[in-house]
Order: sequence, then C-alpha cells, then structure tokens
Amino acid sequence: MEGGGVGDGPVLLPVETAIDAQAHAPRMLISSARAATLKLVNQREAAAPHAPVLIRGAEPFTLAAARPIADPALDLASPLKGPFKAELLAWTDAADAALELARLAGILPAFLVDPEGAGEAQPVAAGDLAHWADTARLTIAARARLPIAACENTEIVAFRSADDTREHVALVIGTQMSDRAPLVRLHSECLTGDILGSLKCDCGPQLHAALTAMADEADGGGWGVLLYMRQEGRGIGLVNKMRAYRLQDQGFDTVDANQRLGLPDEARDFGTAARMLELLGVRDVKLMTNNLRKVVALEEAGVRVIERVQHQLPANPHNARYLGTKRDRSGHLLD
Ligand SMILES: Nc1nc2c(ncn2[C@@H]2O[C@H](COP(=O)(O)OP(=O)(O)OP(=O)(O)O)[C@@H](O)[C@H]2O)c(=O)[nH]1
Ligand SMILES: [Zn+2]
Repeated sequence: MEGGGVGDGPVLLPVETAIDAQAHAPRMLISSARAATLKLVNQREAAAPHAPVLIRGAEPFTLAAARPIADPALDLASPLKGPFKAELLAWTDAADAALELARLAGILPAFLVDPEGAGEAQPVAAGDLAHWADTARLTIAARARLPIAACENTEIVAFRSADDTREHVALVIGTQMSDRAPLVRLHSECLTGDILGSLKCDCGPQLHAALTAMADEADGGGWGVLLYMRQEGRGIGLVNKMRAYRLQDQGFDTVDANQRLGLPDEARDFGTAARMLELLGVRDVKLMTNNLRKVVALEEAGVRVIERVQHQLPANPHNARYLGTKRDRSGHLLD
C-alpha cells in the first residue's frame, strides 16, 4: 500500500500475509493496543486501541521477528521483545486506512514500513476506502425460490458490490406485501454458532428462533426478512475471532479481547443492511434485536423501525459471560 495517494505515505507490507521471506524494514506500523502491551505508549494513547502507532527497533524487523510483535497469541512463546521506541507518525490518514484494510481483510493490524526485499507495491490511497465502503454500490446479483425447513414459501436474494467478495444474502419469508411491515432480523455471520452449534455465543439459537418467528408471522398473514450479513465476528473476520477466543480463554472478555488485538469491538457496517432493505423495496420494519445500535443505524440510513421486538434466548454456562458483557459493556437490552 502507498499511503495518502499524494505520495506522502510509505509502502506498507502486511506482516501476516507477506510472502517475501526476505522482506525487512527498520520500522513497523502496529495498533495502539498492541503498542500498549509492548509498553510503548502511555495510558491516554492506549485508550484508542485501534489507532496506529509507528515503532522502530534497534535492528530492522524481519518478517519472522515482526510476527510475534504483531500477534498476542505468541506472547507466552516469545516473551522478550524490544527494545523499540514509538516515533512520530506524519501520515495518520494512510496509517488509519491501512489498519482498517487489515481489519477488512481479517488479518493482524501490523505492517512493515517501507520494506526492502518485498517485491512490487500496489498503490492504494486512503480515499479508496470510502469508495469501497459506499453502500450505493451494492446491487442485487441473483434471486431464486428457496424452500426452507421453517417456511416453504421463501425466496433467497443475493447481493454483491463490485470490489467486495463478501456476498450478503436476504431471505424473504412468506409473500412480500407493500402495505405491511415485515418482521426483520439483521443477523451477522457467525460460522461457529450458525453452522457448528457453538455454545460460546447466542447466534445459532437467535438465527433459528428468528426464522421460526418469521414463519409464524407468514402463517398469520404477514411476512419476514432475514438479512444475513457476511460480517463475521462483528466485522473482524473468522480468524481474528478465533484469536479473540484464545484471549477470552486467558480471561479477557469479548470487548477487551478484540481491543487487545488492536481491533474495534464493533466494526459492522449496518448501512449495508439498510441498503439491502432499500433494494428489496422495504422501508418500514419490525426489528428483532436487543441491540439499540442496530435500531439507530437503520434509522439513520432511512429505514423506519416501527417496532423493536425483543430477541433474547436462554443462556448456557459457556455463553453466560459473553451475554453479560453484551449487557454490561455493549449496551444490549438483556435481562
Ligand atoms: N469479535 C467477536 N465476535 C463475536 C464473538 N461472539 C460472537 N461474535 C459475533 O457477534 C456477532 C453477533 O451478531 P448479532 O447477533 O447479529 O448481533 P448482536 O449485536 O449480538 O445483537 P442482537 O440483534 O441483539 O442479537 C456475529 O457476527 C458473531 O460472529 C466474540 O467473542 N468476539
Ligand atoms: Zn456467534
């Protein structure tokens, strides 16, 4: 990546996915949270855990040396790191964009800065991200009938954006009616919970209870829409979610685990969900959620939430702490 788009930023090589084993650089770009763990920033700076921090080592960083600096999972295996010092960052826009790109790619937020031996760079300007995030670029790619166990009268609609490989889908359950607001569930992908039956979260039970509730709604003369967003792990991706799980096993809660990785604890883009509703011709919704952020985000994007329907499922011993953190730290309306 070339920072800034005006020649003011360096070339950045992502530590996790770099394939040029010879690459090395005198400086690295890491997250403020990671820098705090390495005792490189003060408390005030560490309060913005996914802000970028530029560091320099006594010797150039090879990829092998950079990896344990980037990845907290390796802290026990390689405890001795440094000495490093933090340097003034003169290209913050490019650095912010680089960390955001790492999050979107689902990789560790860590880069070699102006590496040698790293092959050819791809130019990316910080402004490219805004274009990439523009929900207006989302379109309906395909739609088809999809009878499901909960309701035979169901249609699936797939959405695509030109530069984004994540294919979001919607299920229209029952028959769409313009004069009746559908029961809507805005669900974010959770491979572990939705498919594998993980007990660590409430995603699987919430998904299936939502489908059943929508099928009941359809039976009663209404209809429903499931928005299935490919924003795994609240937008940090599957691999980073696994890393967060490892940190949770060490005692960190959901919010702190994400922050320790230098990632936001909530990185989902609910504007995309609003755009999906717009493309489906839906303006008013009855939203099944305990998360007021979803209500606010949809309203801000022009969707009218005429009713919020509580969507709380029973806890189990493995997800009780996760649900408690949602309630106590993330503002979810849970008992
Ligand atoms: N980073 C991270 N993400 C998690 C963890 N557990 C579950 N998730 C993700 O959290 C998301 C849950 O999404 P939802 O159920 O749609 O939303 P919610 O914010 O819990 O709000 P509700 O509508 O009230 O259920 C999914 O993308 C999961 O993959 C975790 O421990 N860490
Ligand atoms: Zn889950």
